[in-house]
Amino acid sequence: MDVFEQALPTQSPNLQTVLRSASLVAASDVTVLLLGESGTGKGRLAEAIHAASPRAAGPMVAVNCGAIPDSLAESELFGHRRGAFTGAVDEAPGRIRAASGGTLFLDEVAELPPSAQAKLLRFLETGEVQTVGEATPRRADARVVAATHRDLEAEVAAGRFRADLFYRLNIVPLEIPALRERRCDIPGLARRLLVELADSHGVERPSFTKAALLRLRDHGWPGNVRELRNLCERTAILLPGREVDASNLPAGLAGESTAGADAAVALPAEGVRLEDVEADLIRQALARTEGNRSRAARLLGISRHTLLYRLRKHAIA
Ligand SMILES: Nc1ncnc2c1ncn2[C@@H]1O[C@H](COP(=O)(O)OP(=O)(O)OP(=O)(O)O)[C@@H](O)[C@H]1O
Repeated sequence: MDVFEQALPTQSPNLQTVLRSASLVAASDVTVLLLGESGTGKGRLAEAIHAASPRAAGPMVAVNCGAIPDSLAESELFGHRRGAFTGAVDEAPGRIRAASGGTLFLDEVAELPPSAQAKLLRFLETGEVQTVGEATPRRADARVVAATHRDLEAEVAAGRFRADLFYRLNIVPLEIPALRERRCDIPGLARRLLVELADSHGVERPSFTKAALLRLRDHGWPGNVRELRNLCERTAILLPGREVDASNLPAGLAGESTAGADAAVALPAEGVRLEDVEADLIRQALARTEGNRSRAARLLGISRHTLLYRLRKHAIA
C-alpha cells in the first residue's frame, strides 16, 4: 500500500484517480492546489504529497491562513526584522523560509489578505521572500501545496482573490470528493475510525451493527470525514465495548439527507425558544470547526461579523 492509499483509503474511482495524480505530482516541485469541502482530508493529502516527495527529509510547515489575523499575515509568512513594527521584539524568519528544503502547506489560502497575496505571488514566481522591514529580498526554497474549500474562481470574480495568483496556484488542481459523493467508503471508514479511536482512548472497542452502518452511509455528512471521525470518537467513549445499533446514533443522522448544514438541523420540540436553538446551533458549529469562527460562520451561512455579534449576544465564549 503506498502512502496515498494509506492516507485516504478509498474504493471510489474518482478519489483513486485523484490519488494517482497526487503520486505523480509528488515527485516534482510543482505547486499543487487541493480543493474540496471542509473535512474531506486535504490536510492528509498534503502530508502524503510531502512524504512521497524528494523533500520528505525536509520540514513540512503547515499554515492555516484563515487563523492568522490579517494584520499579522505578512510577518507570519514572510518574517520580520527586529523592530519592524510595534511588538516585533525579535527577528522572525517567517514560515516560508522555515519550510526551506521542504514543503509549505498553505491551508485556507483564499483567506489571505490582498497584501499577502501579492507577496505570495512574487515568491512563487521568483523564489524571493520580502521580509517585513527589510529592503533586500531573501531566497527560500519551499515547495507550495495550497488548499481551500472555496470556489477560487468565484473568489476571483468577486474581486477577493487575485486572478494572477489563482492561475499560478491552479497549475495542478486536485479535488477530493465530498464524503456523500463516495458513500461506498463510509462503512469501511466508520469501522476503521471506531477501532482506531477506541484504541487511542484506551477503551474497549465498540462495533457498529449493519443497520448502523447503513444509517451512516445514508447521512449527508456536511462536515465530511471530520464529522464522521468526531461521531466515532464520541461513540468509542460513550459506548465502549458495545454493539452500536442505528437507534444508538444521534437523532440528527436519521434518514436520507443530501446536502449542506441543513442535515444537522432538527425541528425543535414545542416550548423551545428560537434564541436557545440559535445559541445551540452556534455552539455545534464551533464544536464542528474546533473553535474556528470564520469556518463556523460559513457553516451557519452568516458572515463572521454576524457570528461575532451573536456570540456576544448569547455570551458564548
Ligand atoms: N480518509 C481518512 N481516514 C481517516 N481520517 C481522515 C480521513 N480523511 C480525513 N480524516 C480526518 O478528518 C479530519 C479532517 O481532515 P483534514 O484536516 O485533512 O481535512 P481538510 O479537508 O484539510 O479540512 P479543512 O478544510 O477544514 O482544513 C482529520 O482529523 C483527519 O485526520
